Amino acid sequence: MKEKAVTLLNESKTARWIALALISTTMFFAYFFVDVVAPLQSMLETDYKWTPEVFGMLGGSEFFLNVFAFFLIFSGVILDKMGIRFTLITAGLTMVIGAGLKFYALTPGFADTGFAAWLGSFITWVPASAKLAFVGFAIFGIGVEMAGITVSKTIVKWFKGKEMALAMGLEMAVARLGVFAVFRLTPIFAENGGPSNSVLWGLVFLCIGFLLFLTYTFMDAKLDKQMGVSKLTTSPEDEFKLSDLKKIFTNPGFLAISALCVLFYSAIFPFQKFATDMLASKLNVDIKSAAAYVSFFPIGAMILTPFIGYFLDVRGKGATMMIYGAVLLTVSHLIFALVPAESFGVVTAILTIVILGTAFSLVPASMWPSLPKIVEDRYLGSAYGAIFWIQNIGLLAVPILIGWALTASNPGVSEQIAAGVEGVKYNYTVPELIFAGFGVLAFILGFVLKFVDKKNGYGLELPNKKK
Ligand SMILES: C[C@H](N)C(=O)N[C@@H](CCCCN)C(=O)O
Repeated sequence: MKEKAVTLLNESKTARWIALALISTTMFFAYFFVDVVAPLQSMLETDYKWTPEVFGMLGGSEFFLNVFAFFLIFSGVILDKMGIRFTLITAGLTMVIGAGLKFYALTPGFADTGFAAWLGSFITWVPASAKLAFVGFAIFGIGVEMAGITVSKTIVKWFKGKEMALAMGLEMAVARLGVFAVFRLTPIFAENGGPSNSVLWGLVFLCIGFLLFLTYTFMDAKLDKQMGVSKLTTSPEDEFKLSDLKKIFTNPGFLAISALCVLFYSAIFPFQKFATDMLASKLNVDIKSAAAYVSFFPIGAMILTPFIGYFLDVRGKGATMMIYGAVLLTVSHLIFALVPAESFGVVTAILTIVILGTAFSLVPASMWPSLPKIVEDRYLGSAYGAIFWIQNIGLLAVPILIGWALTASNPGVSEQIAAGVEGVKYNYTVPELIFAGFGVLAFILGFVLKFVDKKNGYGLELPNKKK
């Protein structure tokens, strides 16, 4: 008897783009929540007595448990051991719980409790609301990074051999749109109810995101059923083993791409936190205008990333793209560092942001689809977890390094600003040179990656799409 051939769900274009839309929309909400209070620094200072230092610590708390308690390594192992559905639901719930705690920290209901009084009784320069918000944001951080690695593995599952880089590029583009949206919407929400209202909206969005993840799991279950994936059909050699972690950390391709990743992202995300103040001081404009220029950055990356992804699918050249990205990263930071303020106008600022935005498209678009070519599928989740963990160390440490470099290279400036002296500004030359230094190292690492690719035949320069 002739066996009926089953058309897998991921062979259907409609099904795989629907799967992508479901998980990407959740990442939109997740990235929205990451920066939900970013534009509200002054409101938090007035309403909740959060100093700029306290505000800065909030950013670091997102990575704290992932880095120091190795949660990102655990998340990768959980993903490989328990599968995509379990990990997506866990990540979604963790984000909602963490966000809920952060919202509660900003409500009068918490401020009136004995718990708040106790939290406020030690390290008194950090208000109780901030302490609880740190805990909430650290829990959210576990969820959002877990979601990030699971979404990457999910895209590989549906798109490998097809439009993989385009799909990853589109997912990142949707996430970047979340960053843009937060800068537009959060101030409006805060005008009608303060920062807690913005966080509440972020929480509501995350609940919707959780439901989208849940909806996706039905598609995932159907695909697994068609593929015949079950505990019975997975042979022991296909299963993830803890010893695979050693394979990941001794894989030369993984080490090269992780080093490139931490260097590249250390010159991107921490820069984003300082960019508004840097441009305001260099262009001698107010914070609002400077923020408007900076908002071109995620939007530029959002528009370009899918196109670069498409190019990588049909033409390849992933490792070369990462080298070009590192060059543009270095050039843009050198312009910020070395062009004197007198010759640095709005046009130069926007052009430089566009160059940086292009780098921010080239490297992520080629880096994330490269990992499945370097490591085996059965420990791909752990590899994504490990690379995120290494990257998170940089994202935690570099803002502290930059803050220290800024203070050290501008003696007396913070004291004058605190004393309310008008017209005093920081000079960002040293921090910008540090960012440019990361770019140079990333450029060198790009060549190392190209060399190990040639030696080990990973195929990083080959197209993703099978003809
Ligand atoms: C911050 C986070 N760990 C990260 O690296 N995000 C990347 C995207 C990673 C791939 C997501 N599926 C980014 O460029 O935003």
